Amino acid sequence: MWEGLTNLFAQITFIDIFDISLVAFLFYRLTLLIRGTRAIQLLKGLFVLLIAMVLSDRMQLTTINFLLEQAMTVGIVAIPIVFQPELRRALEQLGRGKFFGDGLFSGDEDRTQAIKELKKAAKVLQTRKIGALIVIERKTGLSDITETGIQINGKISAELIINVFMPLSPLHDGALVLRENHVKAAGCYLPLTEKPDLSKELGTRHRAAIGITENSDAISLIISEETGAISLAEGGKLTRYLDEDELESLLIKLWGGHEHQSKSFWQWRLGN
Ligand SMILES: Nc1ncnc2c1ncn2[C@@H]1O[C@H](COP(=O)(O)OP(=O)(O)OP(=O)(O)O)[C@@H](O)[C@H]1O
Repeated sequence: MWEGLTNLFAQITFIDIFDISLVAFLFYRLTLLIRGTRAIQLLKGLFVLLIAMVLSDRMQLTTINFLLEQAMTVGIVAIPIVFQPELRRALEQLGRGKFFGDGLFSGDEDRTQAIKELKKAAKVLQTRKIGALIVIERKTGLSDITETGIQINGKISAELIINVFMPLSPLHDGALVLRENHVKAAGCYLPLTEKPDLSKELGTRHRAAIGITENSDAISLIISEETGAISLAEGGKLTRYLDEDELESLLIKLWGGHEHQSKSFWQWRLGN
């Protein structure tokens, strides 16, 4: 047996290692795209079906095995339909060259600017006590969520955010979703948390904000209509009563960017 294994390893070439690493990386990026979306439930369902199929085959349960095989075929046909948002997103990212990662020169400055705009918007919304709910997408794709709202695809600016949440704006109800440094969609519907121990003061806006962070790695920012309080949710936990500077620091920590506009290493090296 040892001899067989040694022979097998001796046959592995650099190309094979490269091939396997590439496939592993592609799977990893695909997992990031579908993590936290409804598509993951379909995959789990297919996995359970597969196990049941193998077991029924081993136990020679012919009829149940036949039925499971038919169900599996339907499940496989359903894959491109259910995964349609993720597939579209993967192709979009491929087209923009972002599927393979953010790269060395990714927009750190853009992120810093986006955080400044969010801070400015939060301050104005707080002062005027205008309720707002903003979700920041990170690694988990939120296409399921953005498709429940109105697509915007605009650059992040305080003016745009404030405008969306103005009480008479047709988009003020629901959540605004940010993807990378863009306002992706407004008026989106989020899943509500089912936590029983939340404070009674927290209504559906805060419940929705927490809910999305339980279902994905997104961050959500809430401005209370009643009190003007700024809160931030991440991983199902809510941090309340933030001031604008605390909000900026937390966003930098969780989303990227930097506090002071200093030259990055690459700008310094390239001398601009
Ligand atoms: N599932 C949801 N997805 C997105 N937005 C939601 C959802 N549920 C409620 N909202 C938003 O929350 C608003 C209602 O907020 P509500 O007053 O119930 O919450 P709250 O947590 O008490 O917030 P506030 O302190 O601002 O009053 C709705 O008008 C809507 O804009």
